[in-house]
Amino acid sequence: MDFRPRPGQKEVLAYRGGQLAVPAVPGAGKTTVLAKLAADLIIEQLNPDQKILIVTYMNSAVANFRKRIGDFLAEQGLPRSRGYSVKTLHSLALGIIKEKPAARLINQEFELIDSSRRYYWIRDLCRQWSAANRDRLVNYFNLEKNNYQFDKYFKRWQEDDFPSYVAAMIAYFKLNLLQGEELKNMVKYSNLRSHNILGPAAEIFAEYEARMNQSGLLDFEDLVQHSLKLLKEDAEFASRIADQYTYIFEDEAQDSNQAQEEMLYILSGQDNNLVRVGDSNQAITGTFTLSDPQIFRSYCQQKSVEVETMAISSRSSQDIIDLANYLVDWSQQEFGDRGIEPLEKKHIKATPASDPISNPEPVGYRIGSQLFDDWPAEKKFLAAQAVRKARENNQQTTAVLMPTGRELEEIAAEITKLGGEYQLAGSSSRDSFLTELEIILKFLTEPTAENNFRLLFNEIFTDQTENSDLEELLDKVLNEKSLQNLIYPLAGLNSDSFDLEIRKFASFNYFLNSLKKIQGWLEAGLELPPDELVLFLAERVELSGKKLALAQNLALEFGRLLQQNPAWQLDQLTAEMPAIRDRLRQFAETLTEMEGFEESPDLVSLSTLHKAKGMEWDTVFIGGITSSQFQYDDDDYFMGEKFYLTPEVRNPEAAARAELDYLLHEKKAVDPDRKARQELIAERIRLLYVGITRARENLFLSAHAKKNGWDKDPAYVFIALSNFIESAAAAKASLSSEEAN
Ligand SMILES: Nc1ncnc2c1ncn2[C@@H]1O[C@H](COP(=O)(O)OP(=O)(O)OP(=O)(O)O)[C@@H](O)[C@H]1O
Repeated sequence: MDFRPRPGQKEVLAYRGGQLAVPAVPGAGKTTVLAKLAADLIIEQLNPDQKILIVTYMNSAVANFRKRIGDFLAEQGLPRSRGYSVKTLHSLALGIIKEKPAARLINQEFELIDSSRRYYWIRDLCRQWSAANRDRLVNYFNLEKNNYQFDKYFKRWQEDDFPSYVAAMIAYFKLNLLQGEELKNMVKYSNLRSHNILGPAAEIFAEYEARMNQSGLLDFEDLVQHSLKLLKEDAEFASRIADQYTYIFEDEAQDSNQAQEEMLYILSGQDNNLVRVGDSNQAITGTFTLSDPQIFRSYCQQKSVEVETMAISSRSSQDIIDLANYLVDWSQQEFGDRGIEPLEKKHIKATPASDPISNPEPVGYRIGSQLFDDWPAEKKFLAAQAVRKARENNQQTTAVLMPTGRELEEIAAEITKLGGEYQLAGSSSRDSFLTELEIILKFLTEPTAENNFRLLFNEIFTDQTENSDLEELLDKVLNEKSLQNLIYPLAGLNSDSFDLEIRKFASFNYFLNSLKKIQGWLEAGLELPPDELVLFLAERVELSGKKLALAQNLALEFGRLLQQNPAWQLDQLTAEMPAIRDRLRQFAETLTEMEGFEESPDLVSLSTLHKAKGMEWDTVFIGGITSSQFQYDDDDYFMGEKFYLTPEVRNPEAAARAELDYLLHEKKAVDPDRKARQELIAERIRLLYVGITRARENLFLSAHAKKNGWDKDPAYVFIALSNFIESAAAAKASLSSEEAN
């Protein structure tokens, strides 16, 4: 690629050492410039045994980086993968654990728990806890027992909201390096009020830890915690690891969390060669992960850190840039005196005239907005316009971005009704395929674990027929028969092996057939070496095309590992799956790139605003900009708050974090709900900013007046943007009529 650095980019590329912060705007070329800098440093500065470490947030970015650095190196006639490693925090942590000889022992025994199984366990523990502590759970409840909706909401609290709250807190505890038993006792003997909300989470956390220890499992937070501990406890080890990397780069630094930052500091060692690139105005993962945009903002303000801003972007038309910049100014004005700063004062600039690539210059004013009477009218309009746009010009790409997945599904249905086609951004079959194979492999490593067996039926054999009673059947069978007898029956397997009562189930035949398939896998598992087993399974689950290519690649990876570790069995190989997954993803991305799947102009891309990050389209529709999604003041509905809980714990996570803060640091909470609300307001503005900055030429914003009880208004920010659009359009129209005269 012909890459001519722009002002801002040049200064970054001149970097040769020390601590650097690169705040950037959307489309400024963060990935491109980091990749170029890495290639330059590899060529000019590094010995063959030195390396750059690039840490990024998402798996998909790993592939992207490799490709770009590889391209830059190849242009200079160098091997594509020399001198750098690209890792996510988790693969980095895993690598560190493996480097520690004494910890290698853990490595052979531990297995990573995947997120769905983790949640399944936590829910299970919550269920047990609430069975024994129903009164405590009721205590948080704000509805009277005789309220006709009591049962409905209590069930929701017990079954869904309480477990999600506990799951989020467990991750939070771990990143704060807390231990279950210790925390539980701290809460117990503290002077927190008796109905504190921290207690239940701490108690369940202790149980969860015990259960994980018992089964030798680690979760992702453990991985991070563990590796940090290894680095901190052993300075010699830490410097040995740090010595492997001459430079450390961090991409998407606005999404960093405390643990990641700490790790980067340790790894950048004495040389302290650290480059962090990010855009705090695009920090949109805070409310459901532990990342904190303040971390990058503070880094930029440190004295020892040089700051180079990249503010030029060639992505969008000047009109779209103006709208994005207006949102920055508006939010500064609107929220400044409320102590909120959703967007930092940082304007996007178009490329200067001297740049070979200019911003798109479509004819006329190409931004519109509309308020609809209700959601059905809005979704019909969005679907029809998006389909029309996609058909109108085959070279241009079109996307509809919505705040929630549910709204997207409804738009997808409308598009289908119109005979249009769509593709869902960010979701792809290749991920689900990996999970399928992983689930089967996991089952084969430990076939007598009931969880593994159940997972097969939850994920792979799901009887989709209308009167499926498979779940009930499974419960009954597992109650009456040992799993051992079920999967290895002495007398072979046929329907006579089951009682009449079980044979009467509607799903019985389906169940029996599935069981026969499972037995076939088990037999193959005994006979075949693991790499061949993968191919065998791929054939049995009838994979083709890209999925088959992925399976073949997995088999190759297994084969490679087996060559290095000839004594390894399937269980050791499946323990490597998380690391292999990363590599397979990259392979999948390459396949996708080769097929040019992402940019399919005659399809409408559908994405949530969150998943749209990092993407761009010629035409972007953003719908559903209502007050329940983009809050402004206390009259609005705030997700995360449960109206059926007492005011003190209405936002359980915020309340618990405040209680923990008090417990650990004796900090009296100012008003945790208010703080949580402010953070949410700010993050939702940034989400809209991310959406707007995805558009190259055409942008359409919409909202509706009524969907249900919650959605009473278009969002306040929608009104502000609409007013701006209206006057900008009028100004442009009068300018062009003047020119015509
Ligand atoms: N100096 C340059 N010359 C030509 N093209 C450039 C230059 N810098 C960046 N680009 C192009 O601009 C586009 C955006 O770059 P990139 O994806 O790296 O941006 P980004 O900052 O990561 O964007 P976002 O913040 O929206 O995720 C890419 O297509 C890239 O090739």
